[in-house]
Amino acid sequence: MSDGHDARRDGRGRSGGPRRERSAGGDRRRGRERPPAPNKESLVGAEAELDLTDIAHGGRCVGRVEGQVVFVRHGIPGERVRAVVTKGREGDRFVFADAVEVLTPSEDRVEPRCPVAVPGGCGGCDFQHVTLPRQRHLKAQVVRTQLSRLAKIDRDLEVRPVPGDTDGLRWRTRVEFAVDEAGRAGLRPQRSHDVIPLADCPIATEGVVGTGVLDADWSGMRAVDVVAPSVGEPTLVPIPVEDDVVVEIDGVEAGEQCVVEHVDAAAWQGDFEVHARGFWQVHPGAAATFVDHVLGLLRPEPGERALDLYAGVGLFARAIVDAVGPDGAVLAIEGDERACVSLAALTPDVEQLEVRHGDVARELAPLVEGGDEVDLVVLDPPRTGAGADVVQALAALHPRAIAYVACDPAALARDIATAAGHGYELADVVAFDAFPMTHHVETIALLVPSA
Ligand SMILES: C[S@@+](CC[C@H](N)C(=O)[O-])C[C@H]1O[C@@H](n2cnc3c(N)ncnc32)[C@H](O)[C@@H]1O
Repeated sequence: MSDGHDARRDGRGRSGGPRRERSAGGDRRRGRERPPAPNKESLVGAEAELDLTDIAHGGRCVGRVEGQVVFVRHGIPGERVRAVVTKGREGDRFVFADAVEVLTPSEDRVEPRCPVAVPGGCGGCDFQHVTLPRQRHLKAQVVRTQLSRLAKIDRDLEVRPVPGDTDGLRWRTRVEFAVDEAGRAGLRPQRSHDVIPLADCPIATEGVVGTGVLDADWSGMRAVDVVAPSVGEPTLVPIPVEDDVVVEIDGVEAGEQCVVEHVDAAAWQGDFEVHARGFWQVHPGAAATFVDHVLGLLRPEPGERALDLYAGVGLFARAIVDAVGPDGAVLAIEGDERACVSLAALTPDVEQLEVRHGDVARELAPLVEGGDEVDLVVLDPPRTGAGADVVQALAALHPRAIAYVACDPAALARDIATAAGHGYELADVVAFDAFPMTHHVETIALLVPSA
């Protein structure tokens, strides 16, 4: 049995309480709903042995005990595990659990690389016990299942590595470390407020770890962000425990620093100024890969009109501006004012680019009311997805192509289903492993008017 598994047993021992037999679901009768049970007994700490049959949205494996669905962390489909319930009550349709002992290990199981000696490491790298090819296989399965369940689309798809990523380690250019009471930087285990001090974070780039952040004394801080951009020195952003304390780094108030990120895509090359706490892809190869993929899907033509929605500092807008040329027009809409200021400052002489600070749904409304039309759209919303109002508004603008960049496959599938109701269909979908060792996946879809 591996050290990781031993650690899991330790973890259970600390939090588990006395062993109880589960009876959840046992009194549920086929075809008859149980009346609501306000005093349902908590199952937290209960143990069961179960077979993991599938992978679900969020990276948990699916198993069943007496008809009750159990979403299990730290497993691999095909394994039999002993699991301890972490959330759920008797009679709930499903409960959540952690695998604490692997009874029949998958051949795709590997020793986790994270030095945090708790199940699954710090709580972020929830796939690190799985080989990299199987991680990608599981992510593809999740995207396929969400498309099938929520958008009624059955489609094969692959999860591609981000070019240059060979082992899924040393890729994360932005990390927020928590700080413990002794002022040491570390990370929190899942569902815990404890901070485990770290000597290394194996997914962080050399630039992040090389700042010495893990050796420094951060007394008085509750967290410290490290940003290791592609250009220049890494930046540290200490976050004080007390809100009214101001920390200065090299004469600049911490949190107000900016970094420069270079994009070396085939379609476009240049620099962006990004606020240290603003949005930028955390995998160093992701930005260029996504620009090339999105432009390859949209194939902008000179003179076309495009929207870049949830534009950030304009990763896609900037490349599309050059592709549509002086007779084209690009409108970038973004809710973070500082990102808008950065994009506007980057492009003072580019007349065909308009940067609008605001909420996407609100900014689209006048375009729809005015009967505007556009040719191309890039849609790159946060995890919650674009939502029905935005998708409906987009359809009313009649673009010939929408490239949807999604960090949540369920939100993507829901928005694709909405788009189908407004005359748009899925023409292409590919996913990228921009977050190795975690269950997260970036999916890029092309929507076009239905045939
Ligand atoms: C996933 S990031 C994409 C950024 C950019 N496309 C890129 O690739 O660098 C999502 C962006 O949406 C912005 N955002 C979130 N909700 C928004 C809203 N309702 N309206 C406008 N922008 C929003 C965030 O500030 C963030 O910059």
